[in-house]
Amino acid sequence: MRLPGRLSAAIEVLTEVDTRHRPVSEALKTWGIGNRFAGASDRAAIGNLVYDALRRRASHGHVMGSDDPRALVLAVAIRDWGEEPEMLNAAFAEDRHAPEPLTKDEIARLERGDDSLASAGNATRADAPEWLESALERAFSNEWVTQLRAMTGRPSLDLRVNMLKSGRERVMKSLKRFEPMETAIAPHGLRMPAGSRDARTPNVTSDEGYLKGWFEVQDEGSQIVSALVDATVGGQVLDLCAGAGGKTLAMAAAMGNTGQIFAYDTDRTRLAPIYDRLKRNGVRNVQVRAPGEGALDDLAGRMDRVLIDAPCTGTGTWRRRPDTKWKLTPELLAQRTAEQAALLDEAVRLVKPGGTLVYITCSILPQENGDQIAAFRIRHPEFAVRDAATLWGAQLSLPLAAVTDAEGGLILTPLTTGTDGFYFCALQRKS
Ligand SMILES: C[S@@+](CC[C@H](N)C(=O)[O-])C[C@H]1O[C@@H](n2cnc3c(N)ncnc32)[C@H](O)[C@@H]1O
Repeated sequence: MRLPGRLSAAIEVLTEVDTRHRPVSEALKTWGIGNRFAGASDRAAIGNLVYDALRRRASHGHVMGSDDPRALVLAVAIRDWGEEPEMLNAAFAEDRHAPEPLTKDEIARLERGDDSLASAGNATRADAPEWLESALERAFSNEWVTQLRAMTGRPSLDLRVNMLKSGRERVMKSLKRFEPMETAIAPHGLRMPAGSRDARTPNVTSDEGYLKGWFEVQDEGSQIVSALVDATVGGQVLDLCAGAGGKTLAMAAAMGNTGQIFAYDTDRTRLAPIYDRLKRNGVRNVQVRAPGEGALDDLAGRMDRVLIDAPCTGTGTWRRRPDTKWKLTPELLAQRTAEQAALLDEAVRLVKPGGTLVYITCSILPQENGDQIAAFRIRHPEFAVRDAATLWGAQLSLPLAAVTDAEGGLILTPLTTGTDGFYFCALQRKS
């Protein structure tokens, strides 16, 4: 397929997403099944167009005077991919799969481009939902538009080298064809920066090294917060929201397979992949606790660390899942914050005196982060916030790169740490 056909396909997929409210990944998959002639590069290019359109839906929509699928995809082609309107129209004329030619109005709007954004509101320029403006301003003060704009780019592909089975040098060598580089902050990470236009994301999970457990795919931000849990050699750790075990695996490696990690989650389906992952990674210090009444009772008052990697709105991962940015509602946010408060209270009985409760989200919203910590500390004055800069200094060689909030938590973002958005706060139980 040439670019015109790919643009038509992206318009088709976006229409499906908009009208049938389907998740993007599903709509792309369905399109691929229905159009078997399209190769892997076509599917990757179409996916890039669709995701790029959603990342900058508000600003592209403002420039075009419409955020319908055609307007968005044309805006991506010209404003993000650097195509010229006249050249595009010439290519359209020669391709029977092309969209309708660009109209005079569309060309004029695209030529005005960024100039027309000067009259747009902050939320539009930030490509963020308007109803979250005050929350985002509270999180990042007058830097919030810049912070959010940095969340409209494509994310890199990051790996964590599994030190139980391999080393950075070895993995770098095995993945040389993808030109990985060392991550700037996480000590065992590798990064493959995002490409532009129709670049394909490297398929690392079919690599021999992956199958042998030498590395896992994990955003550098997730690696950083896992390291900050400070899961020390020989300790007793409960990963209360383990899911598929991304952070469990990182902590198991940091502990060098010593001590004991208990991995728990209320959702069996989310927990299911952890068994294979533990095996592939050569992890021997993790006990998976299947959900059920009283499943954690014997751990009460015994844990050195309890990690709550809380269910959240995922606003920190908007680069990867830009459709969720526009689907988030106040009701969903309220539901998540209620779950988070309940989890924090539930964790208390499990932490031993002197032990640490670690609260992590992949959200940048204060309602899910500092507000939760402030309210928790009122309910549980026996907990004190551990100094994040000290934890950072002990685990990571670079000076503190993340933003701190009023509660003493850390906020990681694409702009400040070059990672997904994360929140981290460690609270020590005094008695
Ligand atoms: C952010 S995800 C965890 C991701 C995982 N820790 C990782 O690093 O791959 C949050 C998880 O919390 C789980 N969860 C939600 N409510 C819970 C509860 N009350 N107790 C335990 N787990 C819960 C969800 O099923 C989900 O798997």
